[in-house]
Amino acid sequence: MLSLRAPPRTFSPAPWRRRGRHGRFAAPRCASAAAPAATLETASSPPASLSFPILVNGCTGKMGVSVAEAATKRGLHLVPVSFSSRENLDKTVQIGGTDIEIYGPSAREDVLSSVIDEYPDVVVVDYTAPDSVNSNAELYCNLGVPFVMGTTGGNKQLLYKAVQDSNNYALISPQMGKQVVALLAAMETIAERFPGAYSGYRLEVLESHQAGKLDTSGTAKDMIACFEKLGMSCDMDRIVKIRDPEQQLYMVGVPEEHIGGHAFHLYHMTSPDDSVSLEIQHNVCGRSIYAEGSVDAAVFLYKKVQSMDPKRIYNMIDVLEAGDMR
Ligand SMILES: NC(=O)C1=CN([C@@H]2O[C@H](COP(=O)(O)OP(=O)(O)OC[C@H]3O[C@@H](n4cnc5c(N)ncnc54)[C@H](O)[C@@H]3O)[C@@H](O)[C@H]2O)C=CC1
Ligand SMILES: O=C(O)C1=N[C@H](C(=O)O)C[C@H](O)C1
Repeated sequence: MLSLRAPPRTFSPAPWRRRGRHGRFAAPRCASAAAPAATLETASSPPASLSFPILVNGCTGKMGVSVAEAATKRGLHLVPVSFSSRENLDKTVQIGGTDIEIYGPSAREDVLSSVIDEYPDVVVVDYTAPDSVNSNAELYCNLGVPFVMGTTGGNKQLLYKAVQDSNNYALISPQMGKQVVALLAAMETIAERFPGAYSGYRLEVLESHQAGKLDTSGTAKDMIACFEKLGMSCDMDRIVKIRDPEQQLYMVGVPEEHIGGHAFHLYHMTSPDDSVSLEIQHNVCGRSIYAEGSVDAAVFLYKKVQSMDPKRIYNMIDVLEAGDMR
């Protein structure tokens, strides 16, 4: 993996480093702890007009908690069950007044079957870990429970195959933030309309996330697929992953209160003769944009299941296209 101490030849100095923390193009400011984006976003959200049971898998983790909280605030019925990769955890997590019981891997099939018996119209939202994506998806597909897969990583082909083969309903997206998804959709449109328009351009990609993030940004990978259609090449191994809090603070410009939860992305393109450069950034502080988007995704999928829509696999662009962009 590339480190910032040993940047690739085309990547010196790092675009974020070049600007410095307070430079003209420093990363845009995020809401401070005193005025968290989450408060603003959830406060303006109207309650859901419909309610249904939602099981959030991964309530021991940060996204799991955020989604469960957002679902409760929207008036959905939070199923008091979640799972863990560890046995004998014997743990209960309290979210919005609900005690969520956490079960280990050996109990998950029986427990999830009982949940489906009790709540036949339940939708699962998964925020676990990259190495659990495929086994969790197989479980949901075997039991025929519709799911939103927010967890990144895993084997994408196998994930889609599992859903296709089982004819289950699923919404899969490595990016649930609708405003970021809209940017991705725009990139896909540009790539389709102008294939090869940036042939020969060099692409440098940097992404910074909280230190606990295990995999490379799934969003960056989807953006890179668009850049490749436009004629640029970027080896996934050359994505610069920044996980060091010091670098995030002083080089990337992440506000200190968001070191533990942020997603900053920078794509820098340069023409073969260095005469042209272009840049795209999307910088998110906190997790509310994903939590709100995940609840929108669950509501969207629930409606598709209830209407027995023949299409089974969706993504967040489908949610935007359905007109749910706020
Ligand atoms: N699609 C999107 O918009 C977003 C996706 N993510 C992705 O969500 C995932 C989780 O992110 P965080 O909550 O920040 O991580 P985290 O590490 O805080 O939480 C993950 C939790 O899942 C648990 N876990 C692992 N394997 C499990 C299994 N098989 N069953 C049940 N629980 C299991 C872990 O013990 C941990 O508590 C990552 O893959 C991340 O990339 C994160 C933010 C937004
Ligand atoms: O792990 C995260 O935090 C995030 N993961 C997603 C990704 O890998 O693209 C979305 C966002 O970057 C936050």
